Amino acid sequence: MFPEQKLGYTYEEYKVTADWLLANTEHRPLIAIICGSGLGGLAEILKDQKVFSYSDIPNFPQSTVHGHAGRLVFGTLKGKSCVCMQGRFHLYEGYPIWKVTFPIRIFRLLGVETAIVTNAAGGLNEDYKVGDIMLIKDHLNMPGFAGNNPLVGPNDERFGLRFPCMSDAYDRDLRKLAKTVARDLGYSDFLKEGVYCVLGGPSFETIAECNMLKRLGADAVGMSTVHEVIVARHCGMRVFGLSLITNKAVMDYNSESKANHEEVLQTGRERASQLEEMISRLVEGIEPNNNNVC
Ligand SMILES: O=P(O)(O)O[C@@H]1C[C@H](O)[C@@H](CO)O1
Ligand code: HPA
Repeated sequence: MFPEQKLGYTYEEYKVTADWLLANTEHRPLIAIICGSGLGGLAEILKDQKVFSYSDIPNFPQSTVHGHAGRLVFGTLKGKSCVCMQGRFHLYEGYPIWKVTFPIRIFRLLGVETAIVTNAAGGLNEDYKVGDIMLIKDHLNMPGFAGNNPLVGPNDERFGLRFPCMSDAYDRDLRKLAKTVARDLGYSDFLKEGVYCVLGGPSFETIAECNMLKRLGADAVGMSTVHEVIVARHCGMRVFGLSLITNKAVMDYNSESKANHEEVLQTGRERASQLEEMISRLVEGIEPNNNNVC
């Protein structure tokens, strides 16, 4: 049915990596945090760190994008064992989608129950400002419409179902908790909730594309996250996602603005401390996942 072309890692290949990590650290994380572009500083808040370069971990892909350090950081946050990806993988780096999402299944095999995914994104919603934090309530998977979904290929039931549900991808209770945390921290003014749309990148969107995405119901546009979320939900993890609105998508032919990666990284630096505080408090409030299906 799926001749020749390699469509993913085998269960045994995932196990090699997971077993190597289990043998090389005493941390047993229940929470994984994936840092978006320019948001790698989030990893620095972990205590009692054990750090691995991606290049030292068997089978791990390498980070190639500025703002993605390529380190896996284990540690504790508010007393909870966590693992943090300082650098994620994107389709535009040339990786097949099953490499982009490889770390998620590794985290599952390590015992992770909750994935916190973060990204930098362009704001399509006219109410959004640069520096806003958008809780992701849903997504539009554009590469998925064209058949590029990380679950394509033979399904391994040890990870999850052939046809996983995605209507509840972004955990409602965690979003509620995040809103409470943001209110307590005085962040409500720049907290939003919306729909994230993933594109393949690496070129930023045209004006016509931005207008189309907005009409389709997207509030923010980026080049990541959704693939990871699909794999995390497939294997029964709870998911919390947030986008930092690092730039406003250009929607108007009279605009002189041009999207660029430097602005994306700069906005990340400017919001770093608030994001760190918010994630810390969120992690503090996360209860063990009782709905674990994997
Ligand atoms: O990894 P994320 O989605 O945060 O990175 C975004 C999308 C591109 O990789 C890059 C564009 O500036 O930032
Ligand atoms: N478009 C796509 N990806 C992005 C953007 C954007 O405007 N900003 C940060 N990542």
